[in-house]
Amino acid sequence: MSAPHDHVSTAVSQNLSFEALTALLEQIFLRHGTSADVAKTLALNCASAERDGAHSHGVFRIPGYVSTLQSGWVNGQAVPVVEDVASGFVRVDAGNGFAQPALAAARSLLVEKARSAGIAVLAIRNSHHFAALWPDVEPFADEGLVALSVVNSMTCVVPHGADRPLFGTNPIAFAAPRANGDPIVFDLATSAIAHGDVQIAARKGERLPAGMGVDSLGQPTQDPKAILEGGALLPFGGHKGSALSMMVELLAAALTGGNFSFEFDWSNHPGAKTPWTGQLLIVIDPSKSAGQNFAERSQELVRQMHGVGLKRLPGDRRHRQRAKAKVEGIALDAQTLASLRELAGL
Ligand SMILES: NC(=O)C1=CN([C@@H]2O[C@H](COP(=O)(O)OP(=O)(O)OC[C@H]3O[C@@H](n4cnc5c(N)ncnc54)[C@H](OP(=O)(O)O)[C@@H]3O)[C@@H](O)[C@H]2O)C=CC1
Ligand SMILES: O=C(O)C1=NCCCC1
Repeated sequence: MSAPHDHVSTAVSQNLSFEALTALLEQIFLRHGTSADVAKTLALNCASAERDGAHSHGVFRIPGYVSTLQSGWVNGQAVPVVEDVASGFVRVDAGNGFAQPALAAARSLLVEKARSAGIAVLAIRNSHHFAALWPDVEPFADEGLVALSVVNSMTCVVPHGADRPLFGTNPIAFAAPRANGDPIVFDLATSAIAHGDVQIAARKGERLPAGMGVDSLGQPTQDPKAILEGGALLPFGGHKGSALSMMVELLAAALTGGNFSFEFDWSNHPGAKTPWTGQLLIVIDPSKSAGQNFAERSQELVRQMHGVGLKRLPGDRRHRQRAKAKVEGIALDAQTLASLRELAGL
């Protein structure tokens, strides 16, 4: 059976409402052994990514989730254990489950602490993150809070100045409230390109822009297959992205008690796809700061950015896609939809 989005041509597509796609994905997760709570959380996350046009972490990931669950690499029934360790610090042992249910379990305590102390940290360990990171931070900004999150992944990025991969693609996501507008959100891999986008390019037979990765001999290549088959990715921005990636390893793994990207061994679980690492979230209540209204200040910054000619803010593309999906539904080609239905047992 082919994977969702594992197609080159865009055959006839069908539009699904967000609710219908979420329900279909929930059924897939349930059928492959997750608890009802986990299925709901992951389905919402994955459908949100597809709706917002974040294709590298939308339904494209479903076969990876399924093979991971089937291999026994991740516990789809895990019940996260939340530990209230200090006035501004919450720890969660995800129990070898997915990171998003662990975040959901700790969320209300985290917000309560951020509102009372002004800042709170959530350290998730023993967890698997296979998704886009912006869904983890954006809801905090919707509640007037500032949020920053990092997660590490699997070894596939050569640190700047090194000759072999060590870091993961290690994304950083940030969200801040804004008066009279969508929150300011960015979410970026610290590699020159996300691993998911390399896989998608390889399937489509497309070449990558220069500077994304190297082949198995360490030579620059624009061939995504050469990167995937023994090659590696490069950090974005040379030593700067490399330093940020190192920071993500420290915050998401060393600080949480999770695995570094290079530390886990999934060789006993053929089919396992999800990195078994850690995630850190920092939430700040801006009402505790210097007295000026933070959301108004954000809006002023955006106004000035537009004033100097900026047309696109990070997040604008997603919000445009979201608005379009609300009217038209989420377009899935026939082959993708058929494979999702098959995975759901329909
Ligand atoms: N779970 C994991 O371990 C990992 C997950 N990922 C995920 O992969 C996804 C893709 O990452 P990546 O490829 O780096 O993301 P992109 O390079 O596509 O985008 C990075 C950010 O920059 C914004 N942006 C892009 N182009 C412009 C532009 N021209 N002007 C202004 N803003 C712009 C995007 O906004 P917009 O979204 O609106 O385009 C986004 O916020 C992320 O969601 C990330 O979390 C990556 C690595 C590992
Ligand atoms: O696209 C990426 O890079 C990753 N996404 C999900 C987790 C592994 C890395």
